[in-house]
Amino acid sequence: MTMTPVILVLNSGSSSIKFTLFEGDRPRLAGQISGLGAEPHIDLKSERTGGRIDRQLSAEAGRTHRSALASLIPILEEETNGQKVDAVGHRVVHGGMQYATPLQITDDVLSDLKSLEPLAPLHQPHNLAGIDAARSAFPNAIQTACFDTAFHRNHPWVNDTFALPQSLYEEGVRRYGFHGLSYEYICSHLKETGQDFGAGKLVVAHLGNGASMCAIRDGQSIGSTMGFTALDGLPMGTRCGQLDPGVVLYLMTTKGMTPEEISDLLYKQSGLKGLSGISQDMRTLTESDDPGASAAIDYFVFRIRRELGAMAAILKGLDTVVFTGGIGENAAVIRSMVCADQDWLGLSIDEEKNNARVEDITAETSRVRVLVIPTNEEEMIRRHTERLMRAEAFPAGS
Ligand SMILES: Nc1ncnc2c1ncn2[C@@H]1O[C@H](COP(=O)(O)OP(=O)(O)O)[C@@H](O)[C@H]1O
Ligand SMILES: CC(=O)OP(=O)(O)O
Ligand SMILES: [Mg+2]
Repeated sequence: MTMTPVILVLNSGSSSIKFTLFEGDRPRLAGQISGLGAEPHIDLKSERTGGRIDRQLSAEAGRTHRSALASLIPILEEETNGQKVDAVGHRVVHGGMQYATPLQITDDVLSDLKSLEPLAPLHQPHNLAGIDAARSAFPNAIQTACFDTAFHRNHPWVNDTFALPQSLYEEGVRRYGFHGLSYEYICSHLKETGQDFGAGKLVVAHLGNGASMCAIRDGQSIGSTMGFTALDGLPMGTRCGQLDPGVVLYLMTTKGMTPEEISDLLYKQSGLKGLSGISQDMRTLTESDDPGASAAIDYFVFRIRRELGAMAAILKGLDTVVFTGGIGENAAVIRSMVCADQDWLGLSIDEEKNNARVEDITAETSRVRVLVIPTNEEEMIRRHTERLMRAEAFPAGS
């Protein structure tokens, strides 16, 4: 293993591919391709050229994750200028029952992960397309998978199960929870900045295009809003969030909808997009005075407040609330609505700080700390990948 490894991190999301090329722990090039399948756009910052690229991607290149990756590879090759990429670290949303720690990808691992595609249709196929593309482009690099589900795998059983016959639990029908790399990053940030109060009772709200919340005690996930798939819990850009399963039965039996139609409805036509009838994008909604936009925002905030109360109850108290993800980090108005009239919980924020892009937005009178922390899933994947590279170069006992 070289002293300063070059690690490429790929985070293929539902409508975007985020990427960072690290030399050691230094990000040399970072960016994202967003709006895939709609209005594809690439935005990246390179240390080498000191420049920023911010442009539309051709419709053809931006049609699928695979074509977008194909157009990204030459940019990455130019950046590395012949220098070897030692490893490529991938975010993989679903690890299922089998995978609870980051690992090196083999053909067997890939085929296991492929079998989980139906459980994360907006993510897993794109994660695996990223792995395929990176294996062809960087055939000599170690490829690693880091799982969104891993952080939650020590959930107490009561948060892991549904009230279904136990045989289904044994088969893997469980509440896995997602956004684990983000939660892990937030916990490590709190620790590194000396804000970890040891026996902390922490709720993290990861509010992005995908959104979930996690109750964390002593650094361990003890409850999450997402379940078997990344559909459950909070409403999202286009996903419905928590839903009475009776609705699905109604759609099948009374409306005669097919599984594909129901899947399209729940994953792609619901959430903020379905409720507002305008957009899945929270920025658009906060800037709109259409009643559909405020209805979608009201429901989003209502669900977050409800989960916050539930999580405080299972934590038996609350010390810290962290907002993260694209909405959590940027939408002061949403934070303000979530935190309004929460004095009963001992929580209130300072509106001036809330609008000032600072980390700590706690009001002076508040017992519970409220923080805004930009997440960094890519950095977490880098750390895991570097650890795996070291383990390969220096196996235990060697
Ligand atoms: N200033 C802002 N105000 C409101 N929402 C914002 C703002 N900036 C970004 N967002 C929202 O963040 C969301 C994307 O978050 P992100 O965490 O990047 O998503 P992903 O789940 O794709 O990783 C979008 O809904 C976007 O509108
Ligand atoms: C799991 C999930 O919802 O991921 P994302 O936020 O990237 O859509
Ligand atoms: Mg995300």
